[in-house]
Amino acid sequence: MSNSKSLLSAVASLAASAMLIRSITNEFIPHEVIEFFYSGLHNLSRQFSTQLTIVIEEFQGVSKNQVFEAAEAYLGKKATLSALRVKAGKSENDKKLSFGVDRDEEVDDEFEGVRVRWKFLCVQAESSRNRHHDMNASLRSEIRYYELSFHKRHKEKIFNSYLPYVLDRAKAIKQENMAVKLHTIDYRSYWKEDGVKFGHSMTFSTLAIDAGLKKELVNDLDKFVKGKEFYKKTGKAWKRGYLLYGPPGTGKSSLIAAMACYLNYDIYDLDLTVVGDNNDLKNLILAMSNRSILVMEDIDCTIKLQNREEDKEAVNNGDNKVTLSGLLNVIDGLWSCCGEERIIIFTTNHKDGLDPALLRPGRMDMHVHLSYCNFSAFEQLAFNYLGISQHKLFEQIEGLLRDVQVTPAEIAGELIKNSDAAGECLQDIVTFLHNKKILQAKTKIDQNIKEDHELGGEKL
Ligand SMILES: Nc1ncnc2c1ncn2[C@@H]1O[C@H](COP(=O)(O)OP(=O)(O)OP(=O)(O)O)[C@@H](O)[C@H]1O
Repeated sequence: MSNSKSLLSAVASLAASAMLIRSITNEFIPHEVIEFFYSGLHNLSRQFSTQLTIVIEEFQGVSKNQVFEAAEAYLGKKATLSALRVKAGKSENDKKLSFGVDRDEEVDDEFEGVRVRWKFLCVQAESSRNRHHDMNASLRSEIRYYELSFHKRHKEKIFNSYLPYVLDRAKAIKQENMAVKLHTIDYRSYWKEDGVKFGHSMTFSTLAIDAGLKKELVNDLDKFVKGKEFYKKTGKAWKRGYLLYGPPGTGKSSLIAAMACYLNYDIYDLDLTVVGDNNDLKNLILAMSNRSILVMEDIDCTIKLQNREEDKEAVNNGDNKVTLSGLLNVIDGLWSCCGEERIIIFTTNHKDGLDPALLRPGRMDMHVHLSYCNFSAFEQLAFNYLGISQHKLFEQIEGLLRDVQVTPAEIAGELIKNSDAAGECLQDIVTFLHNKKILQAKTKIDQNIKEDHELGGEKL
């Protein structure tokens, strides 16, 4: 007790002496001398300080500072790990919650063994009124900025590697959180502004295609996305082309939706019949964003593409149409080098109807045949619609699927009719497949008879 009393009186007398010294100094020592003393002290402490701090303000003049925006996105998730107060929010175009650092909060990070500390700060705009270069500052009520501190000896690494890494990561984080959009063109051959939120819920887990093909496609996409260095090294444009072909209802559009959801890429749906000419086509390609999928559906029937000779004729005749060479330029000509991380998909029901120039090796990187429903695709559909992985009727259905040509769309149509009662539904599918088998056998016989007749007619 007496100890704490004497400690208190010591602190009190120390404080009183400090105040006395301060008032004596203020009164008797000239202001300039005090300033000189303080700045000397400041310089001395700077010389001994091992820390370097980078200040990253929200605005650079009138425009937003991209490093500030990147820090906001990059630190969001990290803030949930170490900060004591975290901001959370979600806009209509976000897929999930996003987080942010609250004011005066600190976030620690580590990069290649270097520890750094971020701090988010806000000051009233009045305090920076004398910053003439920032015209906008007076219009804003506060100046927001990050301070990034680290040991001086890591200066080079932070400037040359860490900050570029933060910019890259932030870009990826923003893109991951953005809902996929579908872009279509308007009557003037421009992409409609903003696009619409792509509501398709097809994913690779619900897509009913052969399991082996599915795996191959996912691996191919993974390799493409991670291929930045490979494309740079080989001097190739960072793009990939897929030709999806197969009968109607085998899942070409569904596969495109699954790819877009998997990669989180926007889809640009290009209807060539609406595009005025090659020049319009070129402008549309230039206006697409990176990390996107350009889709041209039913390429064989939306437009009649002239071959190279006819191209010239079309141009001479002033025909305002997209020509085959215009299209080939998008695939592997000069226009194809615009942008990066882009996928081009053509779909067709009749691969044979396509111009051989489009099919030449190397033109479309992967030709994907989507065919009739096999048992592995059926199992996926049964799981999607009925929530079951096995049933006593599966064996019978497997046998029937070997003999019957039926599309996944047809099976999906049957499954949806009675999805509450799995047993009844599967029984209906057996009947459906039986009937289809009989019908297909009858059609085949009729066809044979017809061909025999035609042959007989020719002989006569
Ligand atoms: N492989 C599949 N996996 C899951 N569902 C499928 C599949 N194929 C078709 N479907 C179902 O059938 C519907 C129509 O299929 P989709 O539009 O993908 O076929 P498509 O091959 O693109 O047809 P088209 O050639 O007529 O454009 C889909 O909305 C989906 O419900």
